[in-house]
Amino acid sequence: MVPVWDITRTLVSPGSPEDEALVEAAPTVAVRDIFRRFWPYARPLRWWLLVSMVLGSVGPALEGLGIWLTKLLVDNVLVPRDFSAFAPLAAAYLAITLGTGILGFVGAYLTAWTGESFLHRLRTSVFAHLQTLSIGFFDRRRLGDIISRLTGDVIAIESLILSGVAALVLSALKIVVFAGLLFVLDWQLALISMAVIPVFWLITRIFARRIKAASGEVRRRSGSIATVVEESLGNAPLVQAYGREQAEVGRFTGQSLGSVAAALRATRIGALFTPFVDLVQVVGVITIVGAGAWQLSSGRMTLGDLLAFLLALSLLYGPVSALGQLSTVVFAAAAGAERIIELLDQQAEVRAPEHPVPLGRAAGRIRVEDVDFRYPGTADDVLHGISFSADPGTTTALVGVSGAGKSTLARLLLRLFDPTAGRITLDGHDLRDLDPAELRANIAIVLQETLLLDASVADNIRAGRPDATDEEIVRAARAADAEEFIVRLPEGYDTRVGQRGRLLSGGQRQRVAIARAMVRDAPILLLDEPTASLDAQAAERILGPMRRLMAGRTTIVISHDLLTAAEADQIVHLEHGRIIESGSHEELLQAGNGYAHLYSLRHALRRAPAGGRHRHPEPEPVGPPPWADGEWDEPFPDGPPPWLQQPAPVPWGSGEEDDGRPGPDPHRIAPPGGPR
Ligand SMILES: Nc1ncnc2c1ncn2[C@@H]1O[C@H](COP(=O)(O)OP(=O)(O)OP(=O)(O)O)[C@@H](O)[C@H]1O
Repeated sequence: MVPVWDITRTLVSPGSPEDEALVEAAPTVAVRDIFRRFWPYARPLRWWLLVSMVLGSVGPALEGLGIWLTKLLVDNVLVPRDFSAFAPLAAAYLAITLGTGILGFVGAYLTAWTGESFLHRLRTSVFAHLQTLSIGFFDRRRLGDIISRLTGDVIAIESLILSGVAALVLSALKIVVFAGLLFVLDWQLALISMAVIPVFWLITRIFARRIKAASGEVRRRSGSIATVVEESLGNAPLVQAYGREQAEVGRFTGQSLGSVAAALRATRIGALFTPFVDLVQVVGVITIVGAGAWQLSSGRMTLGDLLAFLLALSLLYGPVSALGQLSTVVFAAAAGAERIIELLDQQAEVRAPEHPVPLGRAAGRIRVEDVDFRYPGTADDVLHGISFSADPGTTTALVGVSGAGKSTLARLLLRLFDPTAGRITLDGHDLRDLDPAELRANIAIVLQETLLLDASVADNIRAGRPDATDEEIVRAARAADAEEFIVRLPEGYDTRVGQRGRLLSGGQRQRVAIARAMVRDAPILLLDEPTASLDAQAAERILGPMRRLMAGRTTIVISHDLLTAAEADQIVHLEHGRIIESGSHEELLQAGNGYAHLYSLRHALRRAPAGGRHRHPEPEPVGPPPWADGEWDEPFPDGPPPWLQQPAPVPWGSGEEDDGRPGPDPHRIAPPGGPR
């Protein structure tokens, strides 16, 4: 015997979610809870929803009227060959067609409007929620999947909450009306026809879970595809440099095939559901016809009664079937909703206190007190008992080999994470008692990998302080030694820098970042290996601007380059997340421990003699090295570049700033948001 049950079970299997998709499945949520969760987004639109439902039901009514007019045309015009009734009937036809068209237009527009408004509210609220989450969340999650949820899964919720509700209400209304009619016609037969309802319910229940699981898999696969796209295209230079194009295509193909399989599985389950529902429906009708024929033969019912009953029954099963179909849509959409709920349920690990201590402009006294730290979701501490303090206006260098915990400490200072034990204070206040926004307003950062937006140079500098004037931006650019290259750009300050600033060189990006930090004018400065991605010459060039930026601020500088660290007031040497020594450059050299060893190693490398291993040794710097003398920061033998001169006030728009240079006015800065 053919194992029908086994085949059916295989066909409706939702698949195993633990295979090789790149993103995890979201936890299951009941449809009732999904409604409760998302209805508030639809509540302000409820009256419009009602109007579109009314319009939706008027359309079929008008169509019914059209059918009735056809009957009148046949009975009153065609059969009696009486032309006098034709004109009013034709006018009624036209009116109905016009009415259907207008209502159809209004209904379609209204449905789209309510749907899009709902989507807009939901999407922006999910995005706003993402903005509140801590960095730890973004460290753990794959960006492609988040994008897929924000763009794809929110649409699924719309079909659940708006279209789903509308279809549900309409079908339920029809069921109540037609079921009532059945009871009026013959209550006994009506009771028999109701017997199929539990079977409908049972089938829906059996399928619902599978449809939801299969649809969840479809959504998860969509997240995996987006993840591969984001990771692969985001790292295009790496992919091409290492010839990984085919491997990446292979990775994408794997996820795409996974998506195809998941979609086919979901379709299979959905498509099996309909024949099951039809089968139950036919069994119901046959039972009624049998029971009706029996009543007819025993004279308890007329033929007219039976026909009317069957007609009303066919009207009832229509919406019942529609409700069944709707459940497949609802459960498919529920899978998307679960993925959004999972995002919305994420709580920021770093939260503002209910009553933050007002900070204003901080003096910049930092104390790190016995701090331990472990990244969320990991097993080991990466910082152990870290303590040091930094007084206002001083420079502290954090040094140590890669992985020692320097950047982690910087992240704690920015309060992107909270210490697992111990505390960090600013001007005597625990960072956890401050409003993170107010704390960060007191800190300017320059990182190893400069973060630039795809906006104009001016807007990127202005990101440091949105209310900075054009003059302040130019001043900052000059002080950061950036003006020289900015004015040579095709549109000067209005030149867009491309995604992540890729149209600028590494050194240029760093100088824009320094200008941004200058414009922020914060009392605390956090420099995370700002010269690490630059070659020796570019690194030398930004030392001068950097010193100007550091002057008078509490600076925490993370540096592999011990020559930069040597200028600091104190050096904190980390190893495996512990401070192994700290003190001034001279103290640490005298102590003759790890730092002294590392320094002599670097120093020796730096002064590698000609004729050594390198055929073209790095030339000795002209004059004393920059780290040896605070006065000396001039790498240009041909006289000081413009950024060393006091910036002369530039009368905006006067044209004086043009200096006779060809091309567009490079000093002119378009307002934020686009060129003037
Ligand atoms: N987001 C993270 N989640 C989990 N562990 C992390 C995370 N970031 C860093 N770590 C771990 O914390 C430790 C310290 O890393 P950190 O980046 O602070 O070192 P670092 O001294 O700044 O290194 P480098 O000089 O190479 O930048 C490392 O062992 C690293 O693996």
